[in-house]
Amino acid sequence: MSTIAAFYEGKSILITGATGFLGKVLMEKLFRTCPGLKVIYILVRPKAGHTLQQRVVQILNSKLFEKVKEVCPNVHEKIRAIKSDLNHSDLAISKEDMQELLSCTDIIFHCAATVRFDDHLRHAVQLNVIATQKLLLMASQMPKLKAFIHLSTAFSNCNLKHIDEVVYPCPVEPKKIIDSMEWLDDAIIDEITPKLIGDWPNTYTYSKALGETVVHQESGRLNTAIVRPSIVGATWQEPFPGWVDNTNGPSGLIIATGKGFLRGLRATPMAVADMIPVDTVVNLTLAVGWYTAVHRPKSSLVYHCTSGNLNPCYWGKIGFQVLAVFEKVPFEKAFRRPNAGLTVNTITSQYWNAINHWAPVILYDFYLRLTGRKPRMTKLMNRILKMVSMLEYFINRSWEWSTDNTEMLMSTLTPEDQRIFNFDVRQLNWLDYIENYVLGIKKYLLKEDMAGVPEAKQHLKRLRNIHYLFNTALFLIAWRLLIARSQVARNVWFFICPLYNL
Ligand SMILES: CCCCCCCCCCCCCCCCCCCCCCCCCC(=O)SCCNC(=O)CCNC(=O)[C@H](O)C(C)(C)COP(=O)(O)OP(=O)(O)OC[C@H]1O[C@@H](n2cnc3c(N)ncnc32)[C@H](O)[C@@H]1OP(=O)(O)O
Ligand SMILES: NC(=O)C1=CN([C@@H]2O[C@H](COP(=O)(O)OP(=O)(O)OC[C@H]3O[C@@H](n4cnc5c(N)ncnc54)[C@H](OP(=O)(O)O)[C@@H]3O)[C@@H](O)[C@H]2O)C=CC1
Repeated sequence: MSTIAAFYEGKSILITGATGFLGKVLMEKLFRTCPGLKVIYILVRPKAGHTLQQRVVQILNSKLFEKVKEVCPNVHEKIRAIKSDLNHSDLAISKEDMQELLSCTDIIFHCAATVRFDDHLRHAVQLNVIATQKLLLMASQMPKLKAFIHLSTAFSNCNLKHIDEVVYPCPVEPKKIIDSMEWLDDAIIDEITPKLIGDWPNTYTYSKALGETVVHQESGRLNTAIVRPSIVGATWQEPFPGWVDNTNGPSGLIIATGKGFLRGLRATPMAVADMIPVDTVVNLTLAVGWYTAVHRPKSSLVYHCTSGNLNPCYWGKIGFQVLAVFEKVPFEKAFRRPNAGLTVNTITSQYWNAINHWAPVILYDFYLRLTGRKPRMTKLMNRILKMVSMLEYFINRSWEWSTDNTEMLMSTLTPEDQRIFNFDVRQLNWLDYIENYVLGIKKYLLKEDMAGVPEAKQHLKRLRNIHYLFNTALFLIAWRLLIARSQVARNVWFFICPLYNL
């Protein structure tokens, strides 16, 4: 039997962020490979008119959990949803629930976070720092607790080029930032945010760095570990390839390209695309949970879950492969044919924005207005270009992450655990992975049926013909204007087209 699976037998596990992308895959893997676990407590808030129970049912009814229901038919009995809002000062957990959590929890996986790059600093600090601090306080009152595993990001130190598996000191103590958030009003926080975050590109990465410091400060009293994944993408293998359920990171850009909106990116083709499949992150996280609880390392360890130093891939290669998949399996109802390029040149990128991004949507919205419909494309393009501008920082740089702790952990696992909880990215074939990723976006995110592929291809053919027609018309108009104004142009025209004179 797997040592790691055996460790989780009979354990009560607390997961925050279980309704998120990573949290769902973490729960799925736990139930599928460790069906003997006692209970998974998840901290959930009611959202978008859905109660806690409805949210849990939604997760269990998703395709992701199909295999789990075969292996662990009583899975619904093993999930205990606890009402909580991490934005609240006391996490909004009822007294009874708190009592149960304090007395029963064996392991905590803290995944909840705001991952928005443009979040207000107050909110980012509230969720990524203060809530982490509150959870640590809770954890310190849990007599049975064996490990507290904190999900951070490999980009928490993206202001450095080479990043080791250590917690770097923050320029300002988290406590000072937390205190100041209490009495500063939003307008002042807005004003000082650029100064506070310094050379971090956004409030997300900055607040995650602060969050790590808070965890590190507690590491003397608690058995903690930090996992730092890079850009988390769709599943590689488990429970099936290509599963993804949100538009964060590459997924949003892949959709925008496949639907024909995004035609160019300011990106460095030879910059390392440090992506990591979500199931790889989950496997490492579970192995870290086991190792931290059983081996109790003297100091709190940080684990990099990155691909760049072991199996690098580059944005240019990814871009080519994404476009190649669209040739075979296009998305439905594309606005234009998917065709995009990468450039490092700002002027080229601005030209692309004007000609390839804004001009077509403005024209199309004009057409919608003329036909009495509501224009919507300019708004969508605004959103896409905002997303692109937020991601540009990450697609024009390369980082080096050391992975000594992660490799040490891999060598500690039994061959069976290395297979079941595989986080060896050297085995990843990037071209296959990207193909499955794009297909996964089509199937699980856009909910498009593969039976619609012939029609989607037909639609692209029509778009190509419209494109040719449009270009020909444009050329003829330009040429007509030119020969009306220029003698040289008229001479060329008479020379190549003598019949015109008859
Ligand atoms: C050589 C030549 C080759 C040529 C070929 C070239 C080919 C080219 C091929 C191209 C592909 C290959 C390159 C890939 C590069 C990827 C780079 C990734 C880097 C990632 C680095 C990450 C590092 C750190 C990792 C981490 O550590 S953390 C995780 C990362 N965190 C994030 O990625 C959050 C980012 N995002 C936000 O920060 C917010 O999103 C914000 C942006 C502010 C907007 O914000 P806002 O405008 O308010 O809009 P939303 O609220 O987001 O959206 C409102 C509503 O629109 C929905 N919608 C949003 N988009 C889309 C969309 N496209 N399509 C459909 N719907 C969408 C959304 O579902 C929501 O719907 P609803 O829920 O309301 O129903
Ligand atoms: N995705 C990525 O590319 C990467 C992610 N990470 C880290 O991994 C972790 C998980 O990220 P990911 O799954 O992608 O993020 P998601 O945005 O998909 O999930 C975030 C989770 O946090 C929960 N949450 C947010 N606010 C609150 C709140 N106030 N109270 C209770 N729960 C809340 C969300 O709940 P709800 O459903 O109610 O909104 C959701 O379950 C994060 O710590 C992130 O920093 C690190 C590197 C890359």
